[in-house]
Amino acid sequence: MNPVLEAKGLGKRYGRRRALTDCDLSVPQGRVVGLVGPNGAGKSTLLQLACGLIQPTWGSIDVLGSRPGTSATQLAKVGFVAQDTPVYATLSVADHLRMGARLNPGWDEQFARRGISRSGLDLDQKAGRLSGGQRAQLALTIAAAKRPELLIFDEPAAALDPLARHGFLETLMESVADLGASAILSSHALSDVERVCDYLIVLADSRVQVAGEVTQLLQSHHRLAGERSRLATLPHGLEAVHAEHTNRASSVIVRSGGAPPPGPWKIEDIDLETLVLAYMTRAGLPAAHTAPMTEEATR
Ligand SMILES: Nc1ncnc2c1ncn2[C@@H]1O[C@H](COP(=O)(O)OP(=O)(O)OP(=O)(O)O)[C@@H](O)[C@H]1O
Repeated sequence: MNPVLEAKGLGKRYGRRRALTDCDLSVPQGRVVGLVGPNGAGKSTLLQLACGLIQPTWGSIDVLGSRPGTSATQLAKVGFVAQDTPVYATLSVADHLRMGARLNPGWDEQFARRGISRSGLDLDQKAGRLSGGQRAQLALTIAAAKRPELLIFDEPAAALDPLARHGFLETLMESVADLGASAILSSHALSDVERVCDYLIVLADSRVQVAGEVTQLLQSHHRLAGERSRLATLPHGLEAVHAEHTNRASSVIVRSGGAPPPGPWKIEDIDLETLVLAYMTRAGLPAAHTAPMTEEATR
């Protein structure tokens, strides 16, 4: 089975600004992927490249086995909900469904009607009068009713209150399960990512910092806590992702092949938020702080 998204040496430049650099990814199908990273990391750029809305400056990207946006068949396989969940303000909810049916050969009217009634939307309501949460539900329903193999969301729940956000994510998961589709969503809300995603990509400073199955990432990352002098040099096979020190104590997030070896330190599991923050912080530090810990790095 083709990866849902495969990038090789992918890069994008806007004028002199690099938005994405040396991006290598191979995301398997059937995953709900959380794409996280600080403002300006390149998340929207990656998602727009995946939809074929923009073209790479360097390298290549394939989505479901072919170049994004290059044919009607390829376009029909991908549903995209952009950052501001755009809808047509003067058209009613029913008008949106009619337009969806006319524009998409694979349109599933029953699926669309089910989505609208599940979200409690009124077919006669003008989209311009919908709340942010209702607008997001409408945009999701339209993207999903074309029965794509991949749904892409750019910060879909960013403007929603916690209740609307909860409802939106529930609908998103139900839609993905109904369709048997894959999904990629960018988000700043790590709790949302933790709730719905089983695959993680951390982008920072225009580069992929880490990517993989969430369970595997959590199994291969730990916190070592102990005396600073004892943690100054790590055994072979442990990579320090991020370290914090007081005068005498150190706390180091490490990556390893499996469980870290026992030593003069306490070994703790970490959660998704700790993992993401460790990689985001590392990306923001000069090289001397990001290298595997050495005597020099901790001096
Ligand atoms: N059309 C554009 N023209 C020029 N620069 C752009 C354009 N789009 C994005 N950029 C720049 O590319 C970089 C990456 O932007 P991008 O929108 O992909 O980041 P992001 O991770 O989605 O950010 P946010 O979380 O704030 O939405 C930023 O420095 C941004 O200013």
